[in-house]
Amino acid sequence: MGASQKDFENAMNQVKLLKEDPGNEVKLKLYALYKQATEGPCNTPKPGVFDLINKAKWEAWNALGSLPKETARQNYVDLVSGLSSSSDSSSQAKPEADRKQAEYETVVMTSEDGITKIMLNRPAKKNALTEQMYQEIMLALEAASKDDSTITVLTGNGDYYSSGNDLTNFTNIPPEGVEAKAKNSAILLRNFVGSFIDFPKPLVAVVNGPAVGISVTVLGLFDLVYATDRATFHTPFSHLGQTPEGCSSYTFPKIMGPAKAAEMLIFGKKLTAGEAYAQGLVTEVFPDSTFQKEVWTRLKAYSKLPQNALRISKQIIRSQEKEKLHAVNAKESSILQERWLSSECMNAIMNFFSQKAKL
Ligand SMILES: CCCCC/C=C/CC(=O)SCCNC(=O)CCNC(=O)[C@H](O)C(C)(C)COP(=O)(O)OP(=O)(O)OC[C@H]1O[C@@H](n2cnc3c(N)ncnc32)[C@H](O)[C@@H]1OP(=O)(O)O
Repeated sequence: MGASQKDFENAMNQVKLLKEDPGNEVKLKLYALYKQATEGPCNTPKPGVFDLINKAKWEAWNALGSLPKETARQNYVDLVSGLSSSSDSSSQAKPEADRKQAEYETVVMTSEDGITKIMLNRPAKKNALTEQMYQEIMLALEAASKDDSTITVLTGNGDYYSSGNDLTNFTNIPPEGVEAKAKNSAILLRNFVGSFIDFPKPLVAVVNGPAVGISVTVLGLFDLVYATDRATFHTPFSHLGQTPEGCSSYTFPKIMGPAKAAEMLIFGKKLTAGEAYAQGLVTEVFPDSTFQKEVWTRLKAYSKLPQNALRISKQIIRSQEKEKLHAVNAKESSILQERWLSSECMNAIMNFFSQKAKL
C-alpha cells in the first residue's frame, strides 16, 4: 500500500524539524515531489532565464514528467524518512543520555517502571505549545506507542500543566502569508489531535497545575485524568475569537452534558479541579502536597497489570467512535482555519501581547 495523505502530511511536518539543512539539491527534489503529489505534472510556463531560483524549481518539477501523484507522494515520504534517519544516525553515535536530550528540545521523554512520561518543558512560558512542541509531542507519542511501556503519561514541568497554544504562533506573519499560515496551522492541529485519537495504549494526563485551551480540550481523549487541587481548566475560545478544538465540541457535551459544556466552550467559564471532577472531565483530584507521590504510586501499580489486556480494553472502548472523532477533528480544524483569519481573533492575540487582556 502506498503512503497515505496522513503519512504525507507527517513527512511535510518532519521536514520543518530537520536539524540540518539538507542542501539545495534535496530541497529541489522535495519541492518537485510535493508539487507533483499535490498538483500532478508541471502545469506552469517555464520562468525566464534570469529568474534562476524559480527556473531551477520548475525544471525539477518538469523533470518528473507524468509520474503519478501517488508515486510522488510515496517518494516524498521515503525521501523525508531517509533524511530524518540520517540526521538521527548522527545522534545515535552519542551516549544514551545525550541522545534523549538531542531528540527533543521542548519536551522531556523518559521511560521507567513500564511508564513512558512525556513532560512539557517550557516552564518559563507556562508550557505554551509552540509549533515545534506540537511536532515533538506527536513524535513522542509515536515513539511511546511503539516502546515496551504499558502506560503513557503527559504532564507539565513547573507550576502550569500548559497555557495552551503559544500565541506567538500567530504573530509576525507577513500579510501575504496569513492564509497559508492558517492552512498549515489547521493541518498541524488536525494531525496533533489525530495522534491522541489514534493513540493505542492507556494514556494518562497528570495535570500538575492550571490548564488552558487545547491542553484542556484533548483531555476528553485521555483514559485517565489526575489533577492536583491547584489545577484549573479554562477554554477561553470566545475571548480569543476562536472556537473549540481537540474534539471537545463532541467529547465535552458527552462527558458533562450540553449545558455545562456550553458554559466552558462557549462562555469560557474556568473550572476548579473539584468542578472538573464533578463534571466528569477529571478522574480524581489529589491535594497538591501529595499529588506527585500518590499519582505515581497509583500508576506504577497499574503498569504491572497485563499489558495486552489494558491495551485491548482501551481499544475496544475507543474504537467505537474513532471515525466520528476524526470527522469532528477535521471539522473543528477547518472552522478554526477561517477563525484565525478573523479580526476578532487577530485583535485578541494583539491584546494579549500588549498586556491589555490577561485571561
Ligand atoms: C498550530 C496551531 C494550533 C492551534 C490550536 C489552538 C488552540 C487554542 C488554545 O489553546 S486557546 C488558549 C491560548 N492560551 C492563552 O490564551 C493563554 C495566554 N496566557 C495567559 O493568559 C497568561 O499567560 C496565563 C494566565 C496563562 C499565566 O499568567 P501569569 O501572569 O501567571 O504568567 P505570565 O502571563 O507572566 O506568563 C509567563 C510568560 O509566559 C508567556 N505565556 C504564557 N502563556 C502563553 C501563551 N499561551 N502564548 C504565548 N506566551 C505565553 C507570557 O507571555 C510570559 O512571557 P514573558 O515572561 O516573556 O512576558
